[in-house]
Amino acid sequence: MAFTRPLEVNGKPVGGGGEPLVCAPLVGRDEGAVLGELDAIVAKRPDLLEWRVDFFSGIADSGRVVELAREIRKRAGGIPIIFTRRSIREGGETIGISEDEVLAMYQAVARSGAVDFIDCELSSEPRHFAAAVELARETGTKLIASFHNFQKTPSAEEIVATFVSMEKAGADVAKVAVMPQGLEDVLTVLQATLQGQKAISLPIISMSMGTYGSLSRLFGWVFGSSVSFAVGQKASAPGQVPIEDLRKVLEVLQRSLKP
Ligand SMILES: O=C1C[C@@](O)(C(=O)O)C[C@@H](O)[C@@H]1O
Repeated sequence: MAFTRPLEVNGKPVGGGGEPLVCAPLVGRDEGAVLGELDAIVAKRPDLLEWRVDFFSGIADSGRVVELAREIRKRAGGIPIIFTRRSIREGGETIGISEDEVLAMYQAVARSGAVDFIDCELSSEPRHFAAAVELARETGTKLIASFHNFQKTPSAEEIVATFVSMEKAGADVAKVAVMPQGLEDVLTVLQATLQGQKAISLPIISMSMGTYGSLSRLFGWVFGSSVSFAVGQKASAPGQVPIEDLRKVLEVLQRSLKP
């Protein structure tokens, strides 16, 4: 029974079509830290890796970023890679480069062939978002449009409208991560994910963050979220659970949901 839409790389479903896909972030500050994390995480065989380049202290040097992206690719054992710069506006780290320089870095990395997905915030300046769409088409990478709110959870209608805007803007995958202020907000995200699947045809990734939100990371896929971000070595957002714990819960859920 498919609850989620597959993410594809080179026309093939990531993770062999299993669901949900488990994605582990890399958040090291330098090459040694990133590669150390990578080796530990690859051993746990997640379906996807996300390199959060805003944590990398060498971000101002595109050459260093491309070189490290290539090294990650080499050691990732074929696990597809998402390249993400999260802005401070949406909960990322402070970086010393301009938005034009971020775009140039994305272009260099995507053109190097070292990554499969690029993440771009829908709130980016329209010309930057449009350039990311074009870059994805040119390089054959897939564009994940993202939206984050670390303070609160918008209404289900607003979240669905965000998914629709992402599809209209040319994304290949639509992702929303928001903070609950109570358990109702976790339900709002699940509800918006179910509705979102009817409103758009892209794969959706959704999560509620923080302590209550961890519930959505465990069973949000049943409501249509294709990916769960889980801790390989270090979390990149509040509420992520260790891969080992996520897998235990998934095993039980998958068994109980067998027709
Ligand atoms: O967008 C997301 C989702 C996330 O914020 C989470 O809550 O798991 C973690 C980020 O690293 C990733 O880019």
